[in-house]
Amino acid sequence: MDPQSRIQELTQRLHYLNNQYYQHDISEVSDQEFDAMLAELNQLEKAHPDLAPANSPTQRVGGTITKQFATAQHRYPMLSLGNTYSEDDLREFDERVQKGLEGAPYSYVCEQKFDGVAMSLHYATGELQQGVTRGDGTRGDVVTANVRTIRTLPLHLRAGFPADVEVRGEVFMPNQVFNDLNQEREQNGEALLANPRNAASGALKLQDSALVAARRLRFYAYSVLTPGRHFTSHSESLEAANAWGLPVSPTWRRCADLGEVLAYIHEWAQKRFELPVNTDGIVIKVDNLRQQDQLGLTAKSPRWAIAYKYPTAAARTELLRIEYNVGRTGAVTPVAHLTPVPLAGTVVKRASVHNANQIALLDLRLGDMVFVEKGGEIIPKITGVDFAARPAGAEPIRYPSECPACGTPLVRPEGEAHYRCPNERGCPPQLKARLEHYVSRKALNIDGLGAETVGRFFDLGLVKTPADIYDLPQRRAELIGLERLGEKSIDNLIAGIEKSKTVPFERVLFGLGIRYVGETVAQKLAQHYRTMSAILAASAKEMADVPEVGGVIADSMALWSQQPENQHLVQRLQAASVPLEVTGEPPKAVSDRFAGLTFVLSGVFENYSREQLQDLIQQHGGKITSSISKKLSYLVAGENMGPAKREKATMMKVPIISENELLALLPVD
Ligand SMILES: NC(=O)c1ccc[n+]([C@@H]2O[C@H](COP(=O)([O-])OP(=O)(O)OC[C@H]3O[C@@H](n4cnc5c(N)ncnc54)[C@H](O)[C@@H]3O)[C@@H](O)[C@H]2O)c1
Ligand SMILES: [Zn+2]
Repeated sequence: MDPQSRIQELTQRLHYLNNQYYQHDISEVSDQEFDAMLAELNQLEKAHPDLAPANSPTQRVGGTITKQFATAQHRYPMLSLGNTYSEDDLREFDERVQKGLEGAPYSYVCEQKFDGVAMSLHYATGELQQGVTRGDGTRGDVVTANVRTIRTLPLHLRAGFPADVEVRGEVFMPNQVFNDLNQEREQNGEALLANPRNAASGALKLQDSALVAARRLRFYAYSVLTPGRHFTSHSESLEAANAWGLPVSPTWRRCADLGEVLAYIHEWAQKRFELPVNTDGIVIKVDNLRQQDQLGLTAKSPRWAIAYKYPTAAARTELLRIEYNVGRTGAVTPVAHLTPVPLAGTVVKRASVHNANQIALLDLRLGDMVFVEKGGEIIPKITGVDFAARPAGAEPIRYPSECPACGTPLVRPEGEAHYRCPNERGCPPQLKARLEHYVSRKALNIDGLGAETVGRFFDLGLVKTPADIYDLPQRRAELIGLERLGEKSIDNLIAGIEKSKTVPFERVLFGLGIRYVGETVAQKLAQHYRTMSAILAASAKEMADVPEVGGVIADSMALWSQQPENQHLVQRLQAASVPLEVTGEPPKAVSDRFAGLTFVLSGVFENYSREQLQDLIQQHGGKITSSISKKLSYLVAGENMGPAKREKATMMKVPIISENELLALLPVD
């Protein structure tokens, strides 16, 4: 291919991948492949400067703003980092630095390259004022409310800080949180998040900061910017940030020369997997700030820093067998069992293959030598087969057509990746997982009755549904006879069952393990309907209009309500005095000004949060829904409302009003 066409091709492809990555949190290719294409384009452009397009991906920061938030201009541009996968390139970098500094002595700071989302925080007189994403490097999204939910982030700095300071760092989702979240999503039948970076980025884009808080994001500061000269070196500023109470990862180190930099890189190649956060390399920065200025910036990245990226950790091993696990909602997930192989600091024995499509796509066969990779995800995955090493006559893997646990024919609903076992009432792993979910921390959290014990009771035939748990106190004598359970632990368990009858209704609803009814949805449904009987009586159509609920969840909830055995379960829970309604007074009606009117709220509001406006409307007798239809009374538009919504409302002749116009409709008291 001639250079011109290749440049065009690469440019188009990289623009597209950038857009997927930054706008939609999707990586269609690995970072390594992306970086290789970018490096190729860079070289072609250097060889043919006349062919380089003005807005080439080699010349700009890849991100963009999202149009869902207000935006702000960065005081100092937020750039990308030059990156490399080779130590030779680091030597060249070091030579460039040496040349640029004209022989003056210099040293480096090495830091972990945290794999999250870059964030700029502005503190004025020590108070957190604003959080802005990197965006296109010049302007970013203002996500202050979301950033405030990060609990380790100080809202006020401790003494000694300059009056005006910008702190930069990485917002990330700890690996443990990511794993928990995905486990929960898997059980609820929701789509899994690809990796912690995408999860953090997606969380920051949420409009409801209560939902962001549930994602338990964290922050590490790695740079401090002040007008005027406050520090002489980068390392000094990291120490100061730490002293002001900002979280700074203690992993950074001063390195006197390239030799020490390389030693740091080698040292962390394995150790990095023990950190609570994903990293994808090491950032090397010239320590002295005056020298940083002297070296300066290119349009895209500073000349005084570079990122060394570790190659993706991969290993080759034998595929022994595939086990099919049945989850709480009946979803069947294949897990590959492998000949144990060391990979990135741990010994890998199992890998995920996601679903049946993936098995076919990879053309997996038993006995194959397969490649496993540990990338951004925590559980390694099979990425390919060494076809040359395939044993003769290896049989393709046949995905089971029947449930491995109960023999019921599996079904695959259209558009879903997983097969599922439809035998909700009788499939043992499903029943057991539902019990485990019911007693779990975020649901009933029954003291003395953990997942293990309830699983054992299930195996012994003592309990089958959550309602059976409440019969346990009457079977005290029988339980005391059980191995490993003394009189004391049984009495604890009975006390725990009694005590759990004080949890709020929403946790019981969540505990029932209804597909798609996660913590937040349970909360919204409970708030809206207030009693279990009202939820059982609600139609799918009606529930779909409850904010945050929507069609898929409403259908699933309604389907559950229709099953006689579920109605029976609710009756038994009721008889056992399990909380099935919201306690306390319903929010007091202030007026009936909005009686009979329906509202959709969209965008970001100036004076009130969306939740506050919703409460306000409800207090005056109005109803909130989520979909725009001809019957809608008002669309209340905030800043940055999506253009599609406006268009739809205009087409359906729904009046569009602002926050202030809404407030003006209220009676003056
Ligand atoms: N797979 C894909 O489809 C795809 C698409 C686009 C981009 N990418 C990846 O993203 C990279 C480009 O992203 P980028 O422009 O954000 O650059 P980058 O992620 O390579 O480097 C810059 C970023 O590093 C982060 N960082 C983490 N720790 C840091 C520290 N200690 N000090 C300073 N910064 C630190 C900051 O967020 C900063 O914005 C590409 O090189 C590629 O690997 C992948
Ligand atoms: Zn089954």
